[in-house]
Amino acid sequence: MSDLRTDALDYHANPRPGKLSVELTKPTATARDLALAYSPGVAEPVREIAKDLENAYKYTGKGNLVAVISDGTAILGLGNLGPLASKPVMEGKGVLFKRFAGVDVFDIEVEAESPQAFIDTVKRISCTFGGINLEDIKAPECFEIERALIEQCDIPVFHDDQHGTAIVTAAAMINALELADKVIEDAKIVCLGAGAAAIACMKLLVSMGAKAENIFMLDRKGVIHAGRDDLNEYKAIFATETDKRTLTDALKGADVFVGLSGPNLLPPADLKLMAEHPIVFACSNPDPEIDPAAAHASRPDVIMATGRSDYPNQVNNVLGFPFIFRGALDVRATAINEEMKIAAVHAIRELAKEPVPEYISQAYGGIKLEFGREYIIPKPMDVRLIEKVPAAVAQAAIDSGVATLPYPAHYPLKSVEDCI
Ligand SMILES: O=C([O-])CC(=O)C(=O)O
Ligand SMILES: [Mg+2]
Repeated sequence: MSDLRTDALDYHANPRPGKLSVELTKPTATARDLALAYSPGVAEPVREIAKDLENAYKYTGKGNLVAVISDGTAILGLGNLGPLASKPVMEGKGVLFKRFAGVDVFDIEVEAESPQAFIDTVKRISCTFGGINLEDIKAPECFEIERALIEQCDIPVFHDDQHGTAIVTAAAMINALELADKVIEDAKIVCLGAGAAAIACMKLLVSMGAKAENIFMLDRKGVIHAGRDDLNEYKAIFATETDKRTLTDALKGADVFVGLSGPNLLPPADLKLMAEHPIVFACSNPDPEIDPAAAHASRPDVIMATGRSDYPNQVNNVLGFPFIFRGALDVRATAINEEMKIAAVHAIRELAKEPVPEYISQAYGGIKLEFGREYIIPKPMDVRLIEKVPAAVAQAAIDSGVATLPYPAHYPLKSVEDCI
């Protein structure tokens, strides 16, 4: 572990600080080039945009530019560490957007004294961008922030920790349930955590068939049940009539554990209480609710996933947000709606069942990858994600009426180089 710490700090510091930079896309070698790029030539697109704001998509980088914005109040599973401390994560999201889907990113860390101040800040800069990815903002404030910005902005606004995580979790969950020979309608689900990701994941699972009365959600005080009077409106949706109070109570006979909370909160001994072929998604980042080795030791029949790239079954929103925005930007969607999210779930889920090309196995140390307990969800390195997910999202945007451009002529994308 200390190796990882040193390597990670060295990676971020050297040879130059940070992980990405701005690049030029036009020639700048001659005086003529500069006269076009800047004064006096730059006045021409200025006039065109002033006449018709849509021209910003034609003459600037707006259409391929996403703002990754945080206030640092819920950085990964690390907590409220302030906006500047969130910058490595936001730059990291920029790396993933660019690397996997060719999307340019400005990361923006906001010092906001209130949700309203944050909303106002984002609203005022939103015209710069083709889309807004909200990141690592704590619940419950994130719900109000997202709602207000969706209402006030005419570009897609997407809270990644809610919807990106929910989409990828749902895709992996449907496949895991299938492998465990269970159906979502009957699954007893324990969700440890009641923050942004947890609430969004459970809502999406319900919209895909899970029964709200089969879901036991826990916050720091234990099971969220109908007798509690300390619940905000977002948690209250999941209050069940039950006498279960603790994680141990909830896990008895449960089919599924979803952890979106913090490190090492699931005791290995408690896994023994779960039903046959338990599904355990320990998705707290960077450290899961249970160490996978400990989980397997406690339950050899477990189907296990984490949020990390160094274990099998990485249930992480990296499989979602780059490709979802790619599709949304390419049809200039005005929103990322439920139809687009569900299209993404199915595109990701179905890809896991396709034979895995050799280069992906190679990128993961030569292990054989085949749909099964150790491979329920595609790997981020899989270039077929850029073929399947943006296409499904773009089509769903068109079908649901939020696209303002037709289906892209250059689709399906075969690689990140195909992005225009
Ligand atoms: O960054 C990640 O790996 C996933 C994520 O959004 C989070 O944990 O907040
Ligand atoms: Mg996040």
